Amino acid sequence: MPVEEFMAGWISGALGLVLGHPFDTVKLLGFFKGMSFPIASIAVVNSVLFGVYSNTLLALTATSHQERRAQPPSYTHVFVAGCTGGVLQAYCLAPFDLIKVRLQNQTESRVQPGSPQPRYRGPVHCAATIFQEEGPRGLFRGAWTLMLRDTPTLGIYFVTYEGLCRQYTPEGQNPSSATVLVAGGFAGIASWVTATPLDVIKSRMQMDGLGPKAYHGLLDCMVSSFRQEGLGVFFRGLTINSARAFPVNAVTFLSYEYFLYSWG
Ligand SMILES: CN(C)C(=N)NCCC[C@H](N)C(=O)O
Repeated sequence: MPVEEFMAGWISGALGLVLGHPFDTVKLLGFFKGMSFPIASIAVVNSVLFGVYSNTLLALTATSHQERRAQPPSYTHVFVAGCTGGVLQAYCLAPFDLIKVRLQNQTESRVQPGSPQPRYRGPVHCAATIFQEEGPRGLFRGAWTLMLRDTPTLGIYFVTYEGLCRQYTPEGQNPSSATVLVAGGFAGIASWVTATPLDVIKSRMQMDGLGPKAYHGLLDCMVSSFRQEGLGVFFRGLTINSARAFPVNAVTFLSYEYFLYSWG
């Protein structure tokens, strides 16, 4: 199994993350001032995503990354490979994402005056507390919703990227850096626009482990959120997700292509 894609995915995920950090800091009200937790999580997850994507395409089309410009895979293959990467990345992401959501919500409630001391002292303490109080399965709370969110949206992510690259690149050639930046940026936006409704629901399900249960599953969470807050609830965070997605994914794809090209 070729491993360069995993390594390129790891480094490019970390670089994209550095760029997206100001947006994440705004989103999380300054809680994640340190970079080690996001780097440990996003870079690993990105490595799984790109590594699995490329190796699935290799299995489906018998072409390596370098051969795919001359023999481009069909969009169906790109979509299937993206979805496969999405399933596995969601599984790896689940515990990290849960910790992020729990810390984010505790930071929001801390802003109110007179609120009690935070429950979690940081990412490691948060993981240990969830493990003790909710068991190992507690760390995977919301994982199904995460998979539902990431499977089709990662398919859309790679199809958008490939489609835009092919549109603006002469046949058989490598896309220019400008094309990769724009295609990567729009791929990120397309994936977040489609992911945001389930992203909102996923975060609510992940918070549901604390205190009495508010929802009886995914569908119930969707229906009661819609009844209480209207359709707009499914688009909460869309603007900041999209604004963050463009630079993060432009840099992620540019560095990914660059590393594979120079190693290759
Ligand atoms: C759930 N969605 C929409 C995605 N995972 N999209 C792919 C972009 C990944 C990138 N690390 C980012 O955070 O934008």
